[in-house]
Amino acid sequence: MATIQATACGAALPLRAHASAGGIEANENARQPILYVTSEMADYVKAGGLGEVSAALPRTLRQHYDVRVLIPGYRAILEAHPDIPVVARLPAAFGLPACDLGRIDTEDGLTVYVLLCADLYDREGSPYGDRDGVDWHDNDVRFARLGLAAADIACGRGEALWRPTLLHLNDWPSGLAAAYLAWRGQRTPSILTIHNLAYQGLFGAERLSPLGVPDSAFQIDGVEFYGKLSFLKAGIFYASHVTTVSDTYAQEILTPEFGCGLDGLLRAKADQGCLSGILNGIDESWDPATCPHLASPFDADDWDGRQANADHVREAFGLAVSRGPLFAVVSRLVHQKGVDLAIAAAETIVAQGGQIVVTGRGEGRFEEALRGLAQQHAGSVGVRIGFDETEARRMFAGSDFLLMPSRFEPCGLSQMYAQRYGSLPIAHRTGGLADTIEDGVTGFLFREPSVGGLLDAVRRGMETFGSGSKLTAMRRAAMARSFGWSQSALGYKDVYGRLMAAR
Ligand SMILES: Nc1ncnc2c1ncn2[C@@H]1O[C@H](COP(=O)(O)OP(=O)(O)O[C@H]2O[C@H](CO)[C@@H](O)[C@H](O)[C@H]2O)[C@@H](O)[C@H]1O
Repeated sequence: MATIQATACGAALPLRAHASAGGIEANENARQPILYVTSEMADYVKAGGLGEVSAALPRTLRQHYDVRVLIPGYRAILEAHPDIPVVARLPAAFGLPACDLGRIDTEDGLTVYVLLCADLYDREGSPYGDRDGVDWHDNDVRFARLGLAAADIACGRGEALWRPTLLHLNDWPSGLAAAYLAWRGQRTPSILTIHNLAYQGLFGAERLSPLGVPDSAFQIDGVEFYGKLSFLKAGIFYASHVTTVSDTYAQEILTPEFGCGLDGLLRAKADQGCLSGILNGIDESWDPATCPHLASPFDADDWDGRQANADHVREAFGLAVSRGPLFAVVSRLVHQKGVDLAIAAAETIVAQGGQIVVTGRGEGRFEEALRGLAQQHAGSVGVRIGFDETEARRMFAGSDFLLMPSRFEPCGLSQMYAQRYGSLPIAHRTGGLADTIEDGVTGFLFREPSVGGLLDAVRRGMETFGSGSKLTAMRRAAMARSFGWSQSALGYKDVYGRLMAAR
């Protein structure tokens, strides 16, 4: 196993000059440099909600800070930008290879640093696995390299004249960055946002040495989790502050039921005032009056325009013409999302005159069951395995209800998209779903994540559908919710400010 590197990075290296000369102490009014570290960004590649947040939040925060993004150089990025200029070379360390740091400036002026290492990232597949959904065998090296790159940039090894005064990390893939900062004695504060506690980045203890994890850190007060190395625990343990993406989820993860084995550590963080919930937003492109993806744009005074989207969706999914309610599922097809509950409820929904459209991809067993359902109920159930942004937006705009029976939901974005587009979410009262849906006003919430609970809320939805005026009032109320990012940005600004002031 490795031992702590005697040379703390910041102390060992001659620091390069940087734009704000060390940040707050130099100029209170300068926009502080912040590095936002992520494994997904919807501009290039996304597996789910993290990609959407990573595209939107850094852009919103740029009003207040010089936020720049760090992301691995996946194939999709290299294809979109074949000639990325290299701005720095990051040295090899432990068993992690050297790599280049490239820089892209997006059309709207956001700087994205791209970690260039073809052996690790230039592959066909998702950020986390191959096309069959099998995790890459070297994900520990791939994401330890990302974490170490972030720590390297924080100590002045990145682009000349730019050195962040704070790291904003996201989920397990960047969790180790906070640990590298601590082990190297770097004082840059870090914030870790948990988008999903269930994905933890667990690896065998034999991987400690190649990743540069010191022996002394492999213990309960450190990175050890039931005999394994946990990237997420490393992030939670060493980050200066932890946030998650809704108030309710921030409370839920303190309990054994939702804590995924980390509730004790999270309670300790909460007791120290180092855990908070900041609700996600959705970006301004989610406006049904201007959305270029829709079959027909519409607003709350134009139900014909909305109906054009419903007609389109029915046709695209091979459904019969119908005046009954249309239910949509737009989701990663995984256990978390309660896909099995939606499948089990389908028979009853169809028997009561409803139709269902489903899109997404995920676990093979759910994809198979859904295909079977579509065959069994041809004309009433339509399924598309895969993900297409235009189709998804039309489904939000054309459906009457969105089914979201998630067992747990840190925040959830689809229920916000649905409300903006006038589709009423039917959702389990948990996490961000409880915080963003007003029961009986903008959607329907149920308490028990069971088929019975879901069907009870579906019944309430069907009754509302049968009463035109209530349906219209609820659609209008849902569409009036803006869910913009500005409120969230204030939450992050508050945490950033406190961390930088305490530095
Ligand atoms: N197969 C697929 N491929 C690509 N995109 C797909 C997809 N299936 C669905 N999507 C899209 O990805 C987004 C899903 O976002 P969610 O927030 O609902 O869930 P996710 O569990 O991925 O995110 C986690 O992180 C987010 C962000 O913090 C939290 O809101 C959430 O609760 C937490 O579980 C939506 O925009 C949806 O349209």
